[in-house]
Amino acid sequence: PKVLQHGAHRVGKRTDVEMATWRGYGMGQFIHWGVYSLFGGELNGNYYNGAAEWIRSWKDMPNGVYDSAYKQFNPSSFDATQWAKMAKQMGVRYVTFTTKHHDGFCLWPSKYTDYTIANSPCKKDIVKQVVDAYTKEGIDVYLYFSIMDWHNPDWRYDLKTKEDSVAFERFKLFTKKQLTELLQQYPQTKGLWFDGTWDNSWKKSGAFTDTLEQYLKTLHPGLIIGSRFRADEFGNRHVDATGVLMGDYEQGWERKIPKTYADVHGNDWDCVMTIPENGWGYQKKWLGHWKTTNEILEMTAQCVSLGGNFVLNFGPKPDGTFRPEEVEIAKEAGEWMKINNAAIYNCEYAGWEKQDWGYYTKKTNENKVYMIVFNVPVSRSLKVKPSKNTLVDKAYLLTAPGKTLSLEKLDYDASFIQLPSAQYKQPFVIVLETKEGG
Ligand SMILES: C#C[C@@H]1N[C@@H](C)[C@@H](O)[C@H]1O
Repeated sequence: PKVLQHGAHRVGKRTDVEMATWRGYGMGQFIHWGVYSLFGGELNGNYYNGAAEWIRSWKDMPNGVYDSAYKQFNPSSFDATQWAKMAKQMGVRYVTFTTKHHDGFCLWPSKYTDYTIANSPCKKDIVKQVVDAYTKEGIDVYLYFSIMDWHNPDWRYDLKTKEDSVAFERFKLFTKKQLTELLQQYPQTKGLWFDGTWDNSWKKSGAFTDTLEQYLKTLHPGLIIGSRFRADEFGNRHVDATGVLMGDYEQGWERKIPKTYADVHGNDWDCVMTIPENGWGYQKKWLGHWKTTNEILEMTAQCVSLGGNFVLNFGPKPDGTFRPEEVEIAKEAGEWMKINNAAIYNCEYAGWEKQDWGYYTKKTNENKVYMIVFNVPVSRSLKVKPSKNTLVDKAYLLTAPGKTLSLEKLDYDASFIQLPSAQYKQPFVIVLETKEGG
């Protein structure tokens, strides 16, 4: 087949230390905050039924109303240290923060547009305060950046005319300059999370996206960029024309989780998830179902058991505080993570046959497999079927290492772990010590 000029430049996972750190995070936090938060998905008592951060695109939203709203952005209770401490208590190990969403409003004082926080009543360099506060808490920071920019007159959805192409050349230069200033002003940044890259204008810019990604990685060695950024020279995104992933991890798992290990094709990946059914920016009314802490813990376990990370989104209110439901989830999840994080941090796909009771995880080069149990059967017998040439030597609750659980060998290469009678109201972890054999 034709050799691609602007397809993937690497087959397989990155093997450097920065990516190994990323791979082991387990749980992360996403934060969507900006001018859209002022509306909370509502205007004049009517609710936008899309994702709240897209409210500018609502037919009932006059552009002038949205585009002047930044003059009211004045988060009196914003305290990045409080945000970072809540995240630390929750147990997240990385955060992705919106520097500029599709509306084009910059939460840092960019030199390349007036549509920034510097010209709002707030004036603070929000991005700097978030980067500094989270870094101080030992949480790695990734910066979300939307390529699509509804505010910039040179943005184009497609390149149909000469004028389109001339304007979009200006837009690409503007984009490169903004990304350069983000990496130079916030050098603690570990990676860039790109969004708004699905339109034809960007898909027709494959060579530019390739050159830009290489420029950014030269500017900031070790930088991590997912598969949502680039297009190859044929307009393919995420996976190039030869079927190889472009980017350092698969970035397509938005509000969805792979079902099996085969679904991740041996790539690094993470899943980004909302607490309500949809909507990333603050929403005054959460429509439909919102996830409980146990659902969120199960999604975390499911992602880690399939070799990925789970990233939960929070949408701060216009005043800079979080909804009580979000604070409660962070607290409850943190209490569980504090006790059980051995089964989450630096863990990976164990390769054992999935059972109904929950998820397996393991650490590389450790003769242990973790069982994260969500569903105790009425028999209280948990079936365990190790991978080939592996035997279970001992089983015990992570919280009670001294009390061995009974292992009943079945007539094929499986065992039952008999749980003591108890009320199992919380997910819990069983440690299996393993050895070669069988
Ligand atoms: C669609 C879309 C965007 N991608 C999510 C991560 C949010 O930013 C949403 O607005």
